[in-house]
Amino acid sequence: MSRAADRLKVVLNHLDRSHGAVRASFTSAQNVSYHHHPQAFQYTFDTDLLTPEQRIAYEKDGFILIRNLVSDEDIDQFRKEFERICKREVKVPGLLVMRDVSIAKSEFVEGEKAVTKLQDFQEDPELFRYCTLPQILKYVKCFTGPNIMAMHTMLINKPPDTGKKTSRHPMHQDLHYFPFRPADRIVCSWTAMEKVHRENGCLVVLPGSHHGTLQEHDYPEWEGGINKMYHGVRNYNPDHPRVHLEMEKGDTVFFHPLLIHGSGMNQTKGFRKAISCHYASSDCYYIDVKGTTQENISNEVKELAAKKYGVDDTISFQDTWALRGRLVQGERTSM
Ligand SMILES: CCCCCCCCCC(=O)SCCNC(=O)CCNC(=O)[C@H](O)C(C)(C)COP(=O)(O)OP(=O)(O)OC[C@H]1O[C@@H](n2cnc3c(N)ncnc32)[C@H](O)[C@@H]1OP(=O)(O)O
Ligand SMILES: Nc1ncnc2c1ncn2[C@@H]1O[C@H](COP(=O)(O)OP(=O)(O)OP(=O)(O)O)[C@@H](O)[C@H]1O
Ligand SMILES: O=C(O)CCC(=O)C(=O)O
Ligand SMILES: [Fe+2]
Ligand SMILES: [Mg+2]
Repeated sequence: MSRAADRLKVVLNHLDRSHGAVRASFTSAQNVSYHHHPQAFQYTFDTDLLTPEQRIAYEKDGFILIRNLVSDEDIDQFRKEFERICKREVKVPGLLVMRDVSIAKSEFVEGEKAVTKLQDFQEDPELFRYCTLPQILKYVKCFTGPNIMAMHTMLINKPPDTGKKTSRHPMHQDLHYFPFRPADRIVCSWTAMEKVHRENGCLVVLPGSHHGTLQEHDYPEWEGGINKMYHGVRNYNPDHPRVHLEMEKGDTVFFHPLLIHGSGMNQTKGFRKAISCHYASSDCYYIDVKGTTQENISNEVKELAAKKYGVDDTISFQDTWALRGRLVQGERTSM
């Protein structure tokens, strides 16, 4: 804890000094790309990677799917590391292992079959390699710009549904969880570790929903139960056009943190695996979520941090992010 506390002090001092400057000097994607494309782009930078069509698609839809971006070899290595973690052959500092709520109380489920999700694997060199893959960062840079932080990491092992529909992930906006801005300089990369389709609960997205604002989130009223912290947008409208993102192993989707998305039930016998990372420009700044719609999740996270890691009130919701974030490219300017 003392090393973490030291690191925190450095971060906080730095934040005090740089906040105003960062806010003032933020360049919009539009300004940077203006000379190349007279069309105004709000969400992407021109790095010679995205085609104009891809940029327009992200503006319009809030996501782009890149086929075959991560190799089978890499994914097989991530899967092996996941197995080692589940068998407790390696211990990873700071790692959060979540079990599905419907099997959490069962004594008989062991190893990989007990794990729904790993979070915060930034201290596992093998899994964290995913967040540093050059072919991923090349895309990330189009959304964040050159200074890139890996802010949140997950390996999702969506279990076969036990019949209570708890394997669903309600429709949500990831920004609900993040006390930093601006939203347009944050992006999620989500890579299928095997074929994902409707039957095993692929991602479901509401195209264009990133144009809206951050909505109120809460636990949906689902009879069979709901996993801890799986908040969904309140007043979810099931009539909004949805797209099911069916993907092959290695396919990767990049999406905006305001994009409303979730995933359906896993109706197969297999555990549906995906690995993901949320990136943000290190030029982003932390915000105070007190009095906002994010207050409910920040209280839950603080409670969890208190229980699990014994951190006290002096560590804020923002601090928990500064401690977990890792620079993966460029300079750590603010975050
Ligand atoms: C920090 C979040 C950042 C996310 C940003 C990106 C967007 C991500 C969107 C998300 O995915 S948000 C959802 C992420 N979910 C979490 O972060 C949940 C984190 N996991 C946990 O907090 C722990 O796994 C949990 C506290 C729920 C349980 O851990 P324990 O190691 O204490 O489990 P244990 O088996 O000892 O069970 C303790 C109690 O928790 C209950 N429990 C266990 N797993 C559960 C579960 N999955 N859901 C609900 N309750 C659960 C369990 O039944 C038991 O209840 P009782 O006290 O009544 O006996
Ligand atoms: N009331 C709700 N609030 C928030 N999200 C919801 C709600 N009801 C369903 N969802 C989410 O909507 C998405 C689609 O749900 P659905 O049950 O239709 O699953 P599906 O697998 O996509 O559909 P299908 O069974 O038709 O293939 C999932 O992410 C699910 O968690
Ligand atoms: O893999 C999934 O089911 C989606 C998970 C998700 O959207 C999240 O954890 O934020
Ligand atoms: Fe999400
Ligand atoms: Mg359904």
